[in-house]
Amino acid sequence: MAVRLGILGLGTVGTGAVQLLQDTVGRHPLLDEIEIYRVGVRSLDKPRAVQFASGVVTTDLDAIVTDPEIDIVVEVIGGLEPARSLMLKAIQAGKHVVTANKAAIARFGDEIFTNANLARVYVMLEAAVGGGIPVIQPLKQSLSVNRIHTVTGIVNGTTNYILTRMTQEGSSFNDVLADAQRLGYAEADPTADVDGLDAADKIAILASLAFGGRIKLEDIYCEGIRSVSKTDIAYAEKLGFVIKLLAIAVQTPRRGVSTTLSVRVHPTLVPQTHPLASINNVNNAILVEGEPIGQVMFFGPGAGAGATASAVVSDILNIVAALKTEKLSTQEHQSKISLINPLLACRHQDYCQIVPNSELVTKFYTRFLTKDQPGVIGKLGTCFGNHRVSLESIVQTGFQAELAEIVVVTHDVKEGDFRQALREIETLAAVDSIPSLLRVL
Ligand SMILES: NC(=O)C1=CN([C@@H]2O[C@H](COP(=O)(O)OP(=O)(O)OC[C@H]3O[C@@H](n4cnc5c(N)ncnc54)[C@H](OP(=O)(O)O)[C@@H]3O)[C@@H](O)[C@H]2O)C=CC1
Ligand SMILES: N[C@@H](CC=O)C(=O)O
Ligand code: NA
Repeated sequence: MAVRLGILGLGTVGTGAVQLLQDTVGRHPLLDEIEIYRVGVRSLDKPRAVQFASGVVTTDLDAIVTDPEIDIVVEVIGGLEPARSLMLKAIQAGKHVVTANKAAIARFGDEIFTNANLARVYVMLEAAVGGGIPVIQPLKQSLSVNRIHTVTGIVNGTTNYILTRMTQEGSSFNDVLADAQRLGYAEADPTADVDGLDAADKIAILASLAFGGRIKLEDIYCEGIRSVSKTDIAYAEKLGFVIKLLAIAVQTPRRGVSTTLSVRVHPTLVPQTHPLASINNVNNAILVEGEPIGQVMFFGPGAGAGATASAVVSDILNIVAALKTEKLSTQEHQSKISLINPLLACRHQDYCQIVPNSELVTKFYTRFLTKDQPGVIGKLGTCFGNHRVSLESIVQTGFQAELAEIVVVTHDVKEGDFRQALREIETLAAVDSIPSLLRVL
């Protein structure tokens, strides 16, 4: 008997998943044991790229998640509500869930996974981070014996696409954003992409899997790419860097506290020789560092219909395989399984402790506009020295109107010390403004 799907949503990802499920030749044979039983949408009148038998498509999503004929609910409507309630109803009705919804999982993961574990159903989310790149399952399974200490990722396809085109073509931010929307990379509201919120949701999920505890979104420092200017992209290049929106989760030793993490999202100057520097366009990459494995990097398309569908359907297949194994052992048809496979499930209960950004140790790039007077560079150096900020380089790079442009790159410094130095610098009569401040990897 086929395993029956109720798919919620037939947009970019839903359509990609259906296309894959309707074209199974040359793919895994288990795909032929899956039936698309119901598809839930908002509007029945929209033209669709895929066809179904009559009665399959409906606007009654509640009926799908409670339908006793359905084994697996695939949530690809996105957003917080009704996605959260529909996933919870499906779980309560004993259905397994596959979702691409990082926003809902990052906020309601606690509630969703607790309910799923009680109901003995799986909630699978490979598509939620890195689109088509397998990264969730490797963290749950293949890397789970490692002690992971750092996860650094380019995890938002839209912003990586925008920054790549701004860097390579000097294109304007708004033109490139419109292209990312047209190509189906951006969220329904692209603010989540551009302001780093989507990347924050994703690093919360990755950090939770890598470090074995839940993460509160409000503990994540989050800065998007709106402030990244063509000027800084050009200076970064001259200094041997590229600017990328990085999501970083790193274990930080802290006196008296066993394990603390720094979890943050911000535009970052990445050395041109670093493996993440060459990740361009809609591609994502996640660099995982741990013991004993060392460094592992996952790379591939982070958004788009086909890539994301690959992850969604592979999650469906994992559940189908688990159901089939269970059926073979019990010889009876049931969608509910008696034992949860701990390498497929999410099991975390406790929250990780996150360090405030003031304690973060990192390098900074800062651009100053100052009066063109002798001794300004010396004054900046003195202020930094007063606050224990040691400098890697300080150069006058040119002029903007009457003002001199000075670019500073620090060594590793405590962010709190660096901010204090900037406050002192702002009081200097020779300093006009500080147009940019970016962290350096
Ligand atoms: N696009 C991408 O590349 C990726 C997306 N994701 C995630 O996948 C999910 C889906 O994204 P995407 O496919 O791009 O989104 P789209 O906006 O393209 O599609 C959303 C679909 O859900 C339906 N829908 C939305 N709200 C409701 C509702 N209240 N009731 C019924 N149907 C509803 C829409 O119906 P209708 O068609 O009738 O309007 C549409 O079919 C999101 O969580 C997103 O973050 C994850 C990785 C990559
Ligand atoms: N909007 C997201 C889609 C995938 O998660 C992105 O651009 O990465
Ligand atoms: Na993925």
